[in-house]
Amino acid sequence: MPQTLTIGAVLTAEELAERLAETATQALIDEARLSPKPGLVDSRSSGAHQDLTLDLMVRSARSLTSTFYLLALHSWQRPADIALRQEVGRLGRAGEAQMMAETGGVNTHRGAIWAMGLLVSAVAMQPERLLPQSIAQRAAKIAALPDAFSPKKFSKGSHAVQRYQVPGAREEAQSGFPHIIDRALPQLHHSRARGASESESQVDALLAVMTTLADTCVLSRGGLPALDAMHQGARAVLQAGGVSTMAGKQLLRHLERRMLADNTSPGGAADLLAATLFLDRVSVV
Ligand SMILES: CC(C)(COP(=O)(O)OP(=O)(O)OC[C@H]1O[C@@H](n2cnc3c(N)ncnc32)[C@H](O)[C@@H]1O)[C@@H](O)C(=O)NCCC(=O)NCCS
Ligand SMILES: Nc1ncnc2c1ncn2[C@@H]1O[C@H](COP(=O)(O)OP(=O)(O)OP(=O)(O)O)[C@@H](O)[C@H]1O
Repeated sequence: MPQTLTIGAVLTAEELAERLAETATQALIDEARLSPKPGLVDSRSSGAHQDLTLDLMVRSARSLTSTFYLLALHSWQRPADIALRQEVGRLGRAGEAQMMAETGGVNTHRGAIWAMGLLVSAVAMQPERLLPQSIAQRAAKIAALPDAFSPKKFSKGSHAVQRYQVPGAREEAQSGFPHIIDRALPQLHHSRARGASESESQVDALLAVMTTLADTCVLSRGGLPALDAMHQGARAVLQAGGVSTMAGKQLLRHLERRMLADNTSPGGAADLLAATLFLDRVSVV
């Protein structure tokens, strides 16, 4: 079973921040190593990516520990207001710059900093209220507030959101991470309960996100046909009983071939899986 972090009332702000930063970093590393993931970097290969490797993903994740630490420390027992939104935005952008310095300018974890950063902050705001749904709701409140210092620069994600009129990373957070709360976490628990191994359960959770997410990484590279293929392929695996079954394994290979042929990778779904592992480990249910 995965390690669970139980946060008692006795932790100082620094102790909590340290534990949250370690848990968030480990969740990113576990996501990167988890195999087999279609199109994504995993322990087998770089998937559909030319500029990413597992080693780079792991180094990038480790470079973010100090960012998560500061996010937790500065969010400790604070309400969701504009001052906190601006602080979180400043720390998130500094973390992104640190990540880019570590990777030589390659985007390894931009989406992950956004989702995980908000959730780390949300835990520290009220460390005694740790149900996944209440953490996600607090994160949503911060995400919905305006950040006057946010640079209005072009990104592939925002371009896809406008072109295809879909919700992207920003909207997923603002609506309380429905793909984590309603899809990934229930699937993770369901697959474990059915006797799937821990890594099979995590792949099933990734697939649950992939059944409906408007992943702007997939849209940017492959458009609507590639996104449809991902949704249908992920559904087929889960309908067959998930990746612990022979039929599920075969359908996953089929989905992987299709995504590699389309040159697509579900980077948004991967970010949400890492955030799911984080919530699973910090929550006291
Ligand atoms: C909101 C973010 C993700 C920017 O989004 P944008 O629409 O500009 O797209 P961008 O291409 O930069 O990033 C999108 C990333 O999100 C992930 N993603 C893609 N689709 C989705 C989706 N539907 N749901 C969730 N995540 C997704 C992918 O990994 C992708 O790489 C974020 O980078 C941002 O605004 N950061 C500013 C710093 C900040 O405020 N930080 C606070 C929290 S620490
Ligand atoms: N295991 C993983 N493999 C690949 N991407 C991942 C993984 N985990 C998370 N991601 C997310 O996917 C995003 C990278 O996607 P992508 O490579 O499509 O972005 P890009 O560099 O902006 O675009 P492109 O590579 O199409 O030029 C990152 O923001 C990261 O958060």
